[in-house]
Amino acid sequence: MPQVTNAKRSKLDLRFLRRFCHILKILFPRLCSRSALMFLTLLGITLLVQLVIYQVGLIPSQFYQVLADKNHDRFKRLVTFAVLLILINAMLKSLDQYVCGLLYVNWRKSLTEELHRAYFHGRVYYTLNVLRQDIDNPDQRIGQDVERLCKEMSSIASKLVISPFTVAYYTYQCFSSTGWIGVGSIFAYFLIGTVINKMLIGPIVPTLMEQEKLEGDFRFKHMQVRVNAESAAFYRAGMVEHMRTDQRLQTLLKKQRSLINKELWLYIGVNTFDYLGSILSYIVIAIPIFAGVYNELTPGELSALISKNAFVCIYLINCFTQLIDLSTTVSDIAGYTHRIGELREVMDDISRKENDSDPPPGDEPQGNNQEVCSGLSDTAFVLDRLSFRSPYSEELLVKDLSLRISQGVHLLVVGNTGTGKTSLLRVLSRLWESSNGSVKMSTCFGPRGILFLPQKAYLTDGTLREQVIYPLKDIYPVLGMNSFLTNRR
Ligand SMILES: Nc1ncnc2c1ncn2[C@@H]1O[C@H](COP(=O)(O)OP(=O)(O)OP(=O)(O)O)[C@@H](O)[C@H]1O
Repeated sequence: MPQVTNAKRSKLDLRFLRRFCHILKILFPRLCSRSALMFLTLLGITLLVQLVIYQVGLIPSQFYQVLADKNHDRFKRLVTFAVLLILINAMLKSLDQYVCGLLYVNWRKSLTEELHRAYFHGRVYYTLNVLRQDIDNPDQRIGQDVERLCKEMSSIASKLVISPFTVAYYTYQCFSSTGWIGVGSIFAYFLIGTVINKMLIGPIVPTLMEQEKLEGDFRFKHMQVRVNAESAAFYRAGMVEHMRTDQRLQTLLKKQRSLINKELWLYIGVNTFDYLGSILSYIVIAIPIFAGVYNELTPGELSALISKNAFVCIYLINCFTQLIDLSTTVSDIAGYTHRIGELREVMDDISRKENDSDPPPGDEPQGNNQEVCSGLSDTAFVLDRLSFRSPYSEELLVKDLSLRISQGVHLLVVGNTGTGKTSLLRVLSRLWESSNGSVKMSTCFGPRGILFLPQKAYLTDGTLREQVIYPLKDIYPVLGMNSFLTNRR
C-alpha cells in the first residue's frame, strides 16, 4: 500500500500551508459568514480580557506603594477595585470559552459537510473504500480527525488571535521600562526557542499521522466484529478475533509509545523555554537597576517600579512562551491537516476522473464510449467486444463479449466462482472501467429503468418503508420499472 505516512507529505512545509489554507477557506467561506462573526466576537472578548489583565497586573505594584505608605483608605479602595476586576475577568474568560465552543461546532459542521459533499458525490465513496488503496480509513478522517482538528484549532484560536496585539503592546511597555536591551534579548530568546521547537516538531508530525492510521485500523477491526458478530459466533471465532484485535492494539500502542518518546524532547524544549523565560525577565529588569538609572528612587517607589516592570517583561515573555507552548498543538494540527488534506485531494481526483468518464448530466450513464441514454427503451444494454479485468490484475476476466440485454428476455450468467460474473455487473453499472470495447446503456438507472440488486443484501437504517423503497428517498411518483438486473445465481 502506498504509505500516507510518507515523510515528504507530512511536514510543516509548503504543502501543509496549502492544505491548511484550503481548510481555512472552508471554515471561513465568506467575510460575513457565521464563523467569521464568531471569530470577530472572540477577538473583541480576548481584547477586553487583555485590558482587564493589564489592570490586574498593575495592582501588586499599587499594593506595594499603599502598604509602604500605610494608607488605610486607599488600601480598602484598592481591595474593592481588585475584586471587581477579578469578577469581570472571570466572566470574560468564561465568555471566551463559550464562544470557542460555538466556533468549534460551527467549524466541524462546515468541514464535515464539505467532506460529505465530496464523499457522496457520484461513486466517490465506492472508489475510495474499495478501489483506492492510497488512503487509509476515510471514515476515521471524516469522523474523528475533523473533530480533533476543529477542537485543537478552537482551543488555540483566542491565544493566536490576540497574540499580535499583546506582543505589540507589551513590547512597547517593555521598551519604555527597559529600553532596547530588554526588548532585544526577549525577541532573540523567542527566535532561538522557535527554531529549536520547529526542529523538535519535525519528527512528531509523521509519527502522529501513522498513529492516527493505526487508530483507524483498530477501530475498523472492532466494527468488523460488530457487523459480523453472528457469522463469527457461528464459527465460534472468538479466540481468533480476540488475537487479531489484540494484534492491532499492540501495533497501535507501539506507535503511541514511539510518539510519546519523540514528544518527550518537545516537552523538554517547551518547559526549559518556560522556566528560563522567568529568569530572563529579572535579568532584563536588573540591567537598568545596576546601571544606576533608578538610584534616586525611595525603596517603596523602587519596589513598585520593579513590580510594574517585572509584570510587563514577564507578560511579554509569557506571550512568547504561550506561542511556543502551542508547539504540541501545532504538531497535532499539522498531522490532522495532512490527513484531511490528503482525503480531499484523493476525493477531488476521483471526482475529476469520474466526471471525465461519465456522460454530461441529463444524459444517463454509459460505459467508456459516452453514448447517450435515450430514455425508455426495450434494450437495456448493448455490449460490443467488451473486455475487462479486475483492478490491480493484468489478466482479462472476460474478452470480446458482445451481447444485447433486453426487456422480457431472461439471461442467466453461469461460471465458476471468481470467474467474473459479478464483475460483469460492476462494469455494466460503471463501478469498474472496461479495458476494451464498449457498453451502451439505452435506458436510465432507477425504478423507471435499470436497478441492480447487490449480491449481499444491504439493509440500511430507517423504517421498513424506507428499506423497501431504498435507494429512493421517497416513493417515485409513478412506479414503472423497465427491467431489473439481479445478481442472483
Ligand atoms: N474490489 C476488488 N479488487 C480487486 N479484485 C477484485 C475485486 N473484487 C473482485 N475482484 C477479483 O475479480 C475476480 C472476479 O470476481 P467476481 O466477484 O466477479 O467473481 P464471481 O464470478 O462473481 O464469483 P462468485 O460466484 O464467487 O461471486 C476475482 O478474481 C476477484 O478476486
